[in-house]
Amino acid sequence: MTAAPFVPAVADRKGAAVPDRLHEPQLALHVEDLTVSYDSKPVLWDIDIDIPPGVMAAVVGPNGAGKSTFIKSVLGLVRPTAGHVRIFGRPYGMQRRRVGYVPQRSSVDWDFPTTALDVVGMGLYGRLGWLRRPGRRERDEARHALEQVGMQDFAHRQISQLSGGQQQRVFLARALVQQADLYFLDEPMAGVDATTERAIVDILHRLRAQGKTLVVVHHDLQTVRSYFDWMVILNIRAIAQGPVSQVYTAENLRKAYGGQIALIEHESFGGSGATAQTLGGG
Ligand SMILES: Nc1ncnc2c1ncn2[C@@H]1O[C@H](COP(=O)(O)OP(=O)(O)OP(=O)(O)O)[C@@H](O)[C@H]1O
Repeated sequence: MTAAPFVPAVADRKGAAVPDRLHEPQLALHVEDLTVSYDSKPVLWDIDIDIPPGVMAAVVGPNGAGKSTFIKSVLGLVRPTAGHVRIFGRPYGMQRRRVGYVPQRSSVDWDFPTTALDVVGMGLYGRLGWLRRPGRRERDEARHALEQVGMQDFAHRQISQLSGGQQQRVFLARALVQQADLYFLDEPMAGVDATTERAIVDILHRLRAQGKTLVVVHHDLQTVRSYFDWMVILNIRAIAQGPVSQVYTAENLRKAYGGQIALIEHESFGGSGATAQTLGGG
C-alpha cells in the first residue's frame, strides 16, 4: 500500500445536480447510491448509509469488503464512480473542518522525519491555514492533546522511534486537536496492546459523550457490542446498518462473512444475538 501524507489530501467532489432530500443536517453522514471501482472493478456497489449524530459506529465486514474505500471515498481521497455524500447536510468540501480522520497506521510512512508534537500540530492546519505557523497557544493545545492520550513524555520523539500503539495514540491526538464533530478512524485498535486499546476506547467514548460522531473501521467482532452503539455491515454492498442491538445478529453476520466466522449463539439473547469470531483474521 502506498504511504499517505500526514494531513489527509482532500478534494471537492464535483457531482451532478443534487436532489433536495440529500440536505439532511440531522444526519452526521448521509451516503446515497455510492459506487466505487478500482480499475473498473467495483469494490463498493450502490451503497446507501445514514449515520445519526452522536453515535459511535463500527464499520465491519470481511477483508477486502471495501471498508477503507468507503471512508476514503467519503473524504474525497478516492473518487467514486457514482453517488452522493453529505456531512451534516452539506458536501464534504464545505464541512472539512468539522471532520477528523485517523488513517490506517500501515498506510502511513512512519520514517518521515518529524516529532510526535509536530504530527499533532498538523491537526491544527485546518484552522490555521497552511501559511500560518502554529504559535504558543497552538503548541499548548497540541501538548494537551498528547497528555489526553498519555503521550506527553514522547512529544519530541521521532515518530519512527515510537511503538505501534504509541503511533496510534499520536494520530488520535492529532484528531483531537482538530475539534471535529465527525471522526473517521480506520482500524485504530489494530495491532495495539490491551492497555492501548482500552485507552483508545476510553477516548472515543469521551468524544461520543461530548456529542461527537465516530465512524470506526473495526475488525474484532467480539468487542462490537461493548464498544459501539451503531453498526454498519459492509461487503461490497451495505448488508445491514442501525443500532448494534438490532443489527448484530447471526443472520446479518452470516450474510457478510459466510463461512469465515464462528458464531456462538447465546440463550441470553433469545437466540437473536451471537458472539462472533472471525476465522483466520479479518
Ligand atoms: N488503490 C487500490 N487499487 C486497486 N485496488 C484496491 C485499491 N485499494 C483497495 N483495493 C482493493 O479494493 C478492495 C477493497 O479494499 P479495502 O481496503 O477498501 O477493503 P477493506 O474492507 O478495508 O479491507 P481490509 O479489512 O483487508 O483492510 C480489495 O479487494 C482491495 O484489494
